[in-house]
Amino acid sequence: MSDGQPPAGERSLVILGSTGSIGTQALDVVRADPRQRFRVVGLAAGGGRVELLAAQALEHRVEVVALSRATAAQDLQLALYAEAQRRGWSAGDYALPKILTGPDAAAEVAAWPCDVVLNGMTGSVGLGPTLAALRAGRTLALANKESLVAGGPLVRAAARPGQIVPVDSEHSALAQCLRGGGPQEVRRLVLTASGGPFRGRRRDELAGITPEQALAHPTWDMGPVVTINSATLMNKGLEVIEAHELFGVPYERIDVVVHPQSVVHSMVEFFDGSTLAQASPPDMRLPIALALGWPDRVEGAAAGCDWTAARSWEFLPLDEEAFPAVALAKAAGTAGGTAPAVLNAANEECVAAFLAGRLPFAGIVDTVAAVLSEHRQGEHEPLGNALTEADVVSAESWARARARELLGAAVEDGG
Ligand SMILES: NC(=O)C1=CN([C@@H]2O[C@H](COP(=O)(O)OP(=O)(O)OC[C@H]3O[C@@H](n4cnc5c(N)ncnc54)[C@H](OP(=O)(O)O)[C@@H]3O)[C@@H](O)[C@H]2O)C=CC1
Ligand SMILES: CC(=O)[C@@H](O)[C@H](O)COP(=O)(O)O
Ligand SMILES: [Mn+2]
Repeated sequence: MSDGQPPAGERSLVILGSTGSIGTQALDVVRADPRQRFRVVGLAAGGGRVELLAAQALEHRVEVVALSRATAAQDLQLALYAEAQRRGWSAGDYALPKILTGPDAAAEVAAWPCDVVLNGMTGSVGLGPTLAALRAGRTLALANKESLVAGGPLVRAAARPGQIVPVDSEHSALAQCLRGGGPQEVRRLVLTASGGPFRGRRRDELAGITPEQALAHPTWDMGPVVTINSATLMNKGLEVIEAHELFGVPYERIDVVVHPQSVVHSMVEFFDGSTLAQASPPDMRLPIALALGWPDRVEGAAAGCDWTAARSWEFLPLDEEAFPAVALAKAAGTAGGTAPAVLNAANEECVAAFLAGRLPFAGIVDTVAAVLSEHRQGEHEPLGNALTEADVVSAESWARARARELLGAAVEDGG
């Protein structure tokens, strides 16, 4: 703008996890927005993909970049110079972003002056940045479901009404359906699950599954952790807890139905028997764009359904014997306190072990169940809802250590 003022309606964004599946699609949304109203001011990533991070930083001329792995800072500096050279830029053409490093860097960027923080990090390591964004008063576009699972009561306490806008496809669908009626009219929430690549298998048919097979999601292209979670159905279990925390609906009124096409993203049944569903082809750019622009929709964010060809949508009950993760997560959510944090932390350890070839597929949920059962019976009792960040940190560290013991893995803590 010639007067130095930002254009009316412009939104400044910080994107945490910018190099991942959610982060790169968020940047696609920013690029494609016909109104060009999003301006990216900060990025955060782990440090595994510095060339991509450098390209993002210079393309969007961001003010700040955070790296959790401090040792990657020098690589990022070099990548920034290389990217500037590749673009044919000389020193006067650009300003290097400020680089923050270390385990708290993402939280620092989450509190950077901006309108919306998108948390697209993987894992409960996203809890600190989620809390930092909320406490700084930012609108939080939340893809990182693990922060709500691990620290639900903390996140709720830090958020003012409407400050969190869900990005997860099911919760975005629920939020859209809830525009059609108040929470007091809700009879139940119905989350759809694709069923993952092993839908239809019995428990005894889950032996010998390889990471490659489990990473082949039938309908979505996502990062590795959420993809494995979809295959075990733990993703749906985490999402039931996420729905409870976001919408305040009791667990006994949150259902899961298998819908292999992933076109109906979730449904709300109201107390008069009416059900509203949100449908769109599986494409995360739609819920990401809606969260960034909330409450406004971003025109053309994704393609709509094609009604010109015949097609079927199926809805099937979940096989809880083959896939016990949803029931396990509901039990952890109902227990409350640190139980959901324990469930998630143990699961993160088990998924890493499965991907490293140290645990069979069915062992993921079995081990999580074992850790959770010890947590309930032992000295690590849930603490009710009087939860502190220290409680979460301590419960998570116990759960990770216990999961590793059960896995027989001599992995150093801190991973
Ligand atoms: N992908 C999807 O379609 C969906 C994802 N979600 C949820 O969104 C979240 C992200 O998923 P997804 O994008 O698939 O995951 P990816 O694995 O693709 O990306 C994870 C991102 O987080 C970054 N990261 C990892 N650790 C840290 C850290 N300590 N500090 C800062 N950044 C870090 C990674 O950086 P680096 O590249 O350096 O490792 C990467 O940018 C998850 O909670 C997932 O459940 C929800 C719905 C759909
Ligand atoms: C795209 C998205 O929101 C994922 O969390 C998705 O839900 C995974 O699919 P399923 O867990 O239903 O297999
Ligand atoms: Mn989802």
